[in-house]
Amino acid sequence: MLLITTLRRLSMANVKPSIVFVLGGPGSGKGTQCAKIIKEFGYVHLSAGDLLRTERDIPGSRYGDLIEKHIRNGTIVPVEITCNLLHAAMNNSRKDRFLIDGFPRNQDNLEGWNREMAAKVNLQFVLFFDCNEQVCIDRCLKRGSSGSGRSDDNEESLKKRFITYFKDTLPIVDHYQKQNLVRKIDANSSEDTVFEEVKKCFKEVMYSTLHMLWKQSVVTGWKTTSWQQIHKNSSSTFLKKTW
Ligand SMILES: Nc1ncnc2c1ncn2[C@@H]1O[C@H](COP(=O)(O)OP(=O)(O)OP(=O)(O)O)[C@@H](O)[C@H]1O
Ligand SMILES: Nc1ccn([C@H]2C[C@H](O)[C@@H](COP(=O)(O)O)O2)c(=O)n1
Repeated sequence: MLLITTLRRLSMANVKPSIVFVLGGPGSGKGTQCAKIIKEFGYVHLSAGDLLRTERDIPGSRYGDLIEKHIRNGTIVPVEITCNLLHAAMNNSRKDRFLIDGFPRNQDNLEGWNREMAAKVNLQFVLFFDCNEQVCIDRCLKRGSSGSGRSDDNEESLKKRFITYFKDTLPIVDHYQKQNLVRKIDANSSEDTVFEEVKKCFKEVMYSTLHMLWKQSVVTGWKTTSWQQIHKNSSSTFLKKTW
C-alpha cells in the first residue's frame, strides 16, 4: 500500500493536472457517467455546458446573450469564453485531475485549447460515449419534459445540436483517435451497464500508469516489490481510496 502511494507521489513530482476529455452526442450520458466516475475515482467534473449556463445566468454578464443564442441554436460558443471558464474552474478547484465534459466540441475549441492549455496539462485519454441518435433524442426530450428547464431540450434545438455534433464534434473524436487516445464506450444500454464499461476503462489506464511508474522506479534503482505484488495489492477499493 505504502509502495503504491509512493509511486503515485512520484508521478506527481512533475505535476501537471491530468485531464480526461468526455465527448459524445447530446443525451449520450456524459454528465450521468461523470457523476459516477467522480465518486469512484475522485476526479473533478467540469462540464463546459454547465459552466457556460452558469456564466449566462450571471446578471450583467457580457457574454450572457451570446451564450444563450448559441445554446438555443445548438452551435458552439467561441473558445476564448469556454477556455477561460475551464481554466478558472481548474484553478479554483485546487485539484489535479479533471473530467472535462463536452469539450473540445469543434475545431475552434481544439485550436484554442491547444494554444492556451494543452502544454500545461497531461491529457490521459478521451472518453467517447457512442450512442444512437434516436436514443439520445428520446433521453433529452424526457429530460426536458421532466423539468430540466434547459432551453435546448426540445426537438428544434436537438436537430441543430445533432447537426453540430456530426459536422463539428465527430471530427474532433477522429483527431484524437488518430493519436490512439480515444476509449469508446457503447452508451446505449442502462446507466449501470455503461458504468461497468467505464470502470474497466479507468482501471486499465490506472494500472498502465502504475506499471510505467514502477518501471521508472526500477530504472532509477529504487528498491521495489515485484510488479505482481503491487498488482495484487492494488484492489479496486484501494484505487478508489488512494488513486
Ligand atoms: N444509460 C442511460 N439510460 C437511460 N437514460 C439515461 C442513461 N444515461 C443518462 N440517461 C438520462 O438521459 C438524460 C441525458 O443524460 P446526461 O445529461 O447524462 O447526458 P449528456 O450527454 O450529459 O447530455 P448533454 O450533452 O445534453 O448535456 C438524463 O435525463 C439522464 O438521466
Ligand atoms: N464546448 C462547448 C460546450 C457546450 N457549449 C454550448 C452549446 C451546447 O449545445 C450547450 C450545451 O452543452 P451540453 O450541456 O450539452 O454539454 O452548451 C458550447 O458552446 N461549447
